[in-house]
Amino acid sequence: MRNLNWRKMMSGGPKFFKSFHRLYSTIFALSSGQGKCGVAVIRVSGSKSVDVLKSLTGLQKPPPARTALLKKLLHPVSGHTIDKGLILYFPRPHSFTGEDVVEFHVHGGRAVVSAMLSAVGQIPDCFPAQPGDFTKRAFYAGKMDLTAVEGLADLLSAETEAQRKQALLQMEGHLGKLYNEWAQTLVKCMAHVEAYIDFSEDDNIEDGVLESVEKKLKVLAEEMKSHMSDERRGEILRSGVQVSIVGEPNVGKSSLLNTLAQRPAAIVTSQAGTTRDLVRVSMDLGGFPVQLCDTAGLREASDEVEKEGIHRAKAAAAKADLVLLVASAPLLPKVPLEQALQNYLKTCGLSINLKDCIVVLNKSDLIPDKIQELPENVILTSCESGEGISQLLSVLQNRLTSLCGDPSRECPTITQARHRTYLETCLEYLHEYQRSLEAEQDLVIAAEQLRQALRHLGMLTGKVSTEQLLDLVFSEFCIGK
Ligand SMILES: Nc1nc2c(ncn2[C@@H]2O[C@H](COP(=O)(O)OP(=O)(O)OP(=O)(O)O)[C@@H](O)[C@H]2O)c(=O)[nH]1
Ligand SMILES: [K+]
Ligand SMILES: [Mg+2]
Repeated sequence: MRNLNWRKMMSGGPKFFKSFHRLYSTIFALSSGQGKCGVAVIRVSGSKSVDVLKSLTGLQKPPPARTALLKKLLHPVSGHTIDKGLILYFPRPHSFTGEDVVEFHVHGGRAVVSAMLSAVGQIPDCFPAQPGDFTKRAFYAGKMDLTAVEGLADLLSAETEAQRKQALLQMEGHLGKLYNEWAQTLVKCMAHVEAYIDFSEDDNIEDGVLESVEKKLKVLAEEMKSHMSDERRGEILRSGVQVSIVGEPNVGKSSLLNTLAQRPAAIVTSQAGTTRDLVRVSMDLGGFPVQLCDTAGLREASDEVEKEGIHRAKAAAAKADLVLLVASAPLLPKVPLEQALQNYLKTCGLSINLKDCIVVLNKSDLIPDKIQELPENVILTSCESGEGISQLLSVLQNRLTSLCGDPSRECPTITQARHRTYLETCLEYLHEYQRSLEAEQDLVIAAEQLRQALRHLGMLTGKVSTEQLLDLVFSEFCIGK
């Protein structure tokens, strides 16, 4: 049985029939990338897939499952050969979408691909797929939960190694599994509470039911809290670490951006106030995605354009996951370093914590005596000679590792604000349940809080409907034993 949310679809009116039709028609699309390439994959999913296969190959019956065959591919109307290519048949339910799926691997020229798409379109009830259609079918067929779908989307757009790893874990269902386990715990707790409501008066239920539920919910809430106290690591990794380069004019911020990006992305001149707009460069630093942002030099400006630049620079510093605070080593006053840097922050008009920054003392080539014994987050560099740049990169890499974390099967990370929102709401309802009990409110009302908590947990995976799970548990639940 398909796991369809009928109620939701029905409430959609005419839209429902459109989506119903779309859901049950056979869809096809070019599944590999657009443009000229070696091999293009055209995928067909739905009940007419085998018809498509027969029409294009002249085969009388479908080929063996999941076995590649080299065949001439013919246009069903003209009978002309379009190309010679591999055909693959994935009978339902063992396919990506859970439906009959057919794949054609053909030469990746534009004309071949468009002739193939037009040929498949000739078969009755076959329609071009809309974006995400194949995955939507996989979801409705129960092949993947919502978090796995998100993981797949992230995997397709992952640009660095760490992003790929995180997305793959999520696509494999490790985050969904965690949320499902929590949902199961919650369902069991609910079943106990409901049973208590229904049967406690008959004295037909064991003692301490509510106390044991309370204990389980406490453990659950603790697990959820620790999952959520993650400093947004997964979200930062998913969207890229925002690193802002800030400091006074002419200290070498743009030079540093160019050195790290290994290209002249920003204009560098000896004139103070060269940079006005934010200059952004995306890069991969040791597998971590980084958005470097160069900013206008911070000073009291009278020029209107520069003022706006400085405003944006400060906003970029406040929003950043990490700030590279750049100062000129030769201009640093001869006072204890900590004090000099605190004063520097003040002159720049920045209200950020020094500990959270990486401090870059640039133009080291211009000071005769090297500063000794710098703290771990302060690095002496020269964009001129390259001194200290590799050390800066390694400190940066360490910071990125702690900002992005290292997701694993055992500890899958929250990767989207959506996850956090539903988890927070779920936790609130759990607390609300506890408060209701303490206030000695009606247990029926308290139980409603648990139901809401479960509903929000279910929205994370899009899979569990409260009623479904309750039925399942109740059917096994033995009352009064
Ligand atoms: N000697 C020396 N000069 C440097 C170094 N880094 C940058 N410069 C020079 O310092 C001047 C200013 O460099 P920029 O990179 O434009 O400085 P900035 O901080 O971006 O300046 P604004 O955009 O005006 O705020 C340029 O002439 C650079 O060539 C360095 O490490 N050593
Ligand atoms: K400059
Ligand atoms: Mg600049």
